[in-house]
Amino acid sequence: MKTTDYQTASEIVIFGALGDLSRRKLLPALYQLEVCNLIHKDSRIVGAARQEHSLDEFKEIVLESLQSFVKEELNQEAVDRLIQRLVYQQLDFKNKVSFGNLYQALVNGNKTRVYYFSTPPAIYGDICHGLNDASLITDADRVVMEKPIGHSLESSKVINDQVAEFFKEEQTYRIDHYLGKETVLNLMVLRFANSLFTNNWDRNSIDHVQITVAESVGIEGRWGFYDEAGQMRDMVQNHLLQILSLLAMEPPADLSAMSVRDEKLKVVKALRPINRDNIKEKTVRGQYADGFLNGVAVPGYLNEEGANQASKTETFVAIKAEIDNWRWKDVPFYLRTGKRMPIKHSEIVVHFKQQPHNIFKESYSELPANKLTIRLQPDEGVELQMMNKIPGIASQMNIQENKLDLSFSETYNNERVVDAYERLMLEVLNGNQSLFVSRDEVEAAWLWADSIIDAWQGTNEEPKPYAAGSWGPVSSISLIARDDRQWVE
Ligand SMILES: NC(=O)C1=CN([C@@H]2O[C@H](COP(=O)(O)OP(=O)(O)OC[C@H]3O[C@@H](n4cnc5c(N)ncnc54)[C@H](OP(=O)(O)O)[C@@H]3O)[C@@H](O)[C@H]2O)C=CC1
Ligand SMILES: O=C1O[C@H](COP(=O)(O)O)[C@@H](O)[C@H](O)[C@H]1O
Repeated sequence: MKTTDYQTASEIVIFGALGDLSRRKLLPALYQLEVCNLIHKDSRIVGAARQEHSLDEFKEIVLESLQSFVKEELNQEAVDRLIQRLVYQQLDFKNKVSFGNLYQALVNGNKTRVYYFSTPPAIYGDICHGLNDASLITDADRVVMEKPIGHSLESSKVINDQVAEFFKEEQTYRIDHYLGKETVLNLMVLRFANSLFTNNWDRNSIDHVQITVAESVGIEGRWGFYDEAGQMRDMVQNHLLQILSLLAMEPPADLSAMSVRDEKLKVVKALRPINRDNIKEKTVRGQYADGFLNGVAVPGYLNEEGANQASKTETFVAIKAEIDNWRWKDVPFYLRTGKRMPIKHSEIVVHFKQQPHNIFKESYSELPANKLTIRLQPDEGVELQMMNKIPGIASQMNIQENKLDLSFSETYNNERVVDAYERLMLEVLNGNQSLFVSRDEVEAAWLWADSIIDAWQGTNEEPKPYAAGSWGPVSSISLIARDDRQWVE
C-alpha cells in the first residue's frame, strides 16, 4: 500500500495564494510533500487570489516562491509534478458573484475540497458565503483556518460561528503551527513512551517547569498587525498554551483527535485565572527599546518603521501559570516569550525535586536537582542533567553534574527537520485532526488570556522597557526570583 492510498484525491484551494504565508510556507510545504510522494496523484492545487494572472504567470510565481523559500536544491521532477497540479482562479473573496468562476474551475475536479484560508480572518465569513452560494460545500470538504482566530474570546466566537454555519467541527482544521513542529510532537512520545518520565511527571517529582520561546527577530515590517496583537495574543494565547497543555495533560487514551484535544482542553480550563488582583505578582510585560543584536544596533519597538510612538503594546511576556488540579498543585509553570531577545531559542526545562537527603556532602553541600531540557528549536534535542561519579582512585565518591544529551541532528544523521507546515498540510490531506486546535480549546485559551489583558488595561500596567538583545525586563527575573528560583540561561 502506498502512503497516499488512504488520502482522497483533493482540490487544494488556497485562498490568498499570492500572499506571504502561501509563498513562504504553504507552497514550499506542498513541494516537500511532493518530493516525498505524499500527495495523491490526482490532487490539484488551486490558487485563488484577487489579482488577474494567467496560469503560466501563476506557475512562474510558484516557481519563484520555491526558489526563494526552499532551503535545499530543488528536485526538478518534484517541481514538474507540482507545477502540473496547478490551477489559478482570480477571485474577489468579498464578491459572491465571482465564486461562480471558482465553481467552473472546480466542477469537473475531485470530490473532496480542502479550502485553506490564508487570508485575514475578517473575510473567512465572506469566503464561506461565497462558497455556499456557489454550491461548493459538501460534507466531504475541509476548511483550514489560520491563526489568529480573533482578538478576544468574543471576536473568536464570531469567526468560529461564521465558519461553523457552513462547516462542521469535524471538517474544521485550526492551525497552530507549533503543533506541527517535530519537537513539540515529540513531547507526547517523551512523556508517554518512556515510563521513566510517565511515572515521575507530577507534583511528587517535579518542582517547577520553565517554558521559554525567545525570538531574535523584531516586528519584521508587520508593525500595524503586531501592534493590534502584542506578544500575549500573538504567541501566548496559542503557541505557549499549546506547549503547556501537551506538557501538563493527563495521558490520552489514544492518539485520536478527540482524546488528545479533550485532555489538552482540561489543562487550559484548569489554569488559575490571573486578574486585576494578582496581575502584578503573576505577570511581566515588556517592550524592547533600542539595543544591539550580535553587535549590530537595532531600533526599539517605537522606532520601528510605521511605529506609533505612544504604543503600549508588549513585545515580551513572562507569566507564572498555575494549574489547579491534582497532578500539578504547587508546581508553577513559568512562561516567557519575547521579540528581539539575544537569540532564537525555544526550550522547556523541567526541574525535578531535590533529593530529600544528601549523602554526598563532601562533593556538594546541596545536591543539584535533575533537570530535563527539551530543546524545541534550533538544535533540537533532549538533555537530562544528572549526577555522576567522577571516575578515579583518588577519591572514593567525587561526584559531578553531567548530562545525557540526545541531539536530534547527531542521532538522526542530520536528517532535514520537517517544517511544521509540511506536517500540518499532510495531516489535513489525510483528514487527521489531532494536530489541530478544537474550538473549545481556542475559546478556553482566550478566556484565560483575555483576563490577563483586561487586568493589564485595568491596572494601567505599562510594558517595562528592555534593551533589544537582552533577555527581557529585569522584573521578569524578579517574577521567578520571588519563588527563590531563576531562569535557565
Ligand atoms: N505570514 C505568516 O508568516 C503568517 C500568517 N498567518 C496568518 O495567515 C493569514 C494570511 O497571512 P499573510 O499571508 O501574511 O497575509 P497577506 O496579506 O500577505 O496575504 C493575504 C492574501 O489574501 C488576499 N486577499 C485579502 N483580501 C482579499 C479579497 N477580498 N479578495 C481576494 N484576495 C484577498 C491578499 O490579496 P492582495 O495582496 O491582493 O490584497 C493576499 O494575497 C493571516 O490570517 C495571518 O494572520 C499566520 C501565521 C504566520
Ligand atoms: O505565529 C507566529 O509565530 C512566529 C514564530 O514562529 P517560529 O516557528 O519561528 O517559532 C512569530 O514570529 C510570529 O510573530 C507569530 O505570529
